[in-house]
Amino acid sequence: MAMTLAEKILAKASGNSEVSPGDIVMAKVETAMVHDITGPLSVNTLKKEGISKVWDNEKIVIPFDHQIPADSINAAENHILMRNFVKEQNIKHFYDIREGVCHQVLPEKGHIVPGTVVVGADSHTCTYGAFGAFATGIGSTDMAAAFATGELWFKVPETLYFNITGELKPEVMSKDVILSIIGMVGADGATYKAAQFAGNTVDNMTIASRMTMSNMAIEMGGKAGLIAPDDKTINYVKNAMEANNTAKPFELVLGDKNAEFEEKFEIDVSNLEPVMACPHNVDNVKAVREVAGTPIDQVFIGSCTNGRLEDLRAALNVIEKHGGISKDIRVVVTPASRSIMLEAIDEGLIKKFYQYGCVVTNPSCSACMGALYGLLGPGEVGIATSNRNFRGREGSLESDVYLASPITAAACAVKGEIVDPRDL
Ligand SMILES: CC(C)[C@H](C(=O)O)[C@@H](O)C(=O)O
Ligand code: SF4
Repeated sequence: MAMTLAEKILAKASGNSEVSPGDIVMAKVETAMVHDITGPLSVNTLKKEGISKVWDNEKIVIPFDHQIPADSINAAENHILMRNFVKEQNIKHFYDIREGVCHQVLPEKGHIVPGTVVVGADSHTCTYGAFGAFATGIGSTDMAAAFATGELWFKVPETLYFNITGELKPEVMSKDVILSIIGMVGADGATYKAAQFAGNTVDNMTIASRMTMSNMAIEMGGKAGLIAPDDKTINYVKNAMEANNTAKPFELVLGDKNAEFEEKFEIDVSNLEPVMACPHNVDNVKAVREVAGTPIDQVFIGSCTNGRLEDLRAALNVIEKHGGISKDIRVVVTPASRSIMLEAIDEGLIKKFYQYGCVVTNPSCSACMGALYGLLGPGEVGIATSNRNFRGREGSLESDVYLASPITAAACAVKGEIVDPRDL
């Protein structure tokens, strides 16, 4: 029987020659990630169950990213607990406060192996689907089971296939593509399903742009957001592995040509306009022009969705072209990782952001979830390049968050209100 990419990976990881949607399989985990917020519960669960040794100290990856440097005594305590666990279990891949957002750090450090199962105690673990891995977010207690055994059960999901074709307009980014898809299928349109993104638009995307797509699969309920690996994927993964001494052989897994999908969507993006997810739901997607003129207080450029080098370059380009940012608002810029920060410094981007009056922060989750800094107060409106905009996501329950691409966010920063980048 022909199988989809998700089915093939789960078949391989569970030692079955064939699996079908709805099957329950026990799959081997290649990489398991917890961070500073979700790690403590996994560790405490493991201890409560009396498990003294993890299944593999080289396959567990622990980055700190949500509350770094520690922003409260509670965060500091979590950090201490996790650092002790790392020492006790001799966890090989631990990234303390210096490295940045988990979903950027894991691929960069060569921990994502195409064709394997990756679990993370974080809902945006689906980001690694951009590398052809079956990657999914799980709860901290499930993670304790994975830590103990290296295996976890999965229900094989149906696949929704998005065939995306056409050339994007210059002001339109992969963020606009994924937001418009979420607007189309709804925030629960892919619940417990694997989304697969394909077509010449995706083929032509950089790895960074593909990561933005896969990152947001969970925002339509997706269990995974897969993109079949190609030469770009192989190059990225090999370079990352070599640079970080994490090299291991891997086999490429591709879906079968005649595999059956639950639904196939044909999406032509050649006329796609810049869009935004408006308060307070990620599927409340509108053309930017429909909400133009809305006053704003803050723009946040960063996160695991859009904090990569191409995002910073695109945003700065808009700001430079139009002579700077509005003096009436705040702009927070957060490179997603230390290595992106270093490249941005070398390229002169950071200096320019500062010269224009933006606040550049350390690589972290930053303002994304209203937990670290950059919170919005009551009545304030924020534009964010991140992935969630439910009530209170970025601070006060009485604040509004609009999600946009880095180009659109930068245009809004220039004007001090919502504006389509083409109308600046
Ligand atoms: C803190 C963590 C559990 C959470 C998640 O799982 O997604 C966070 O990263 C988020 O984006 O809301
Ligand atoms: S950047 Fe935001 S979405 Fe990504 S892991 Fe951090 S809090 Fe979650």
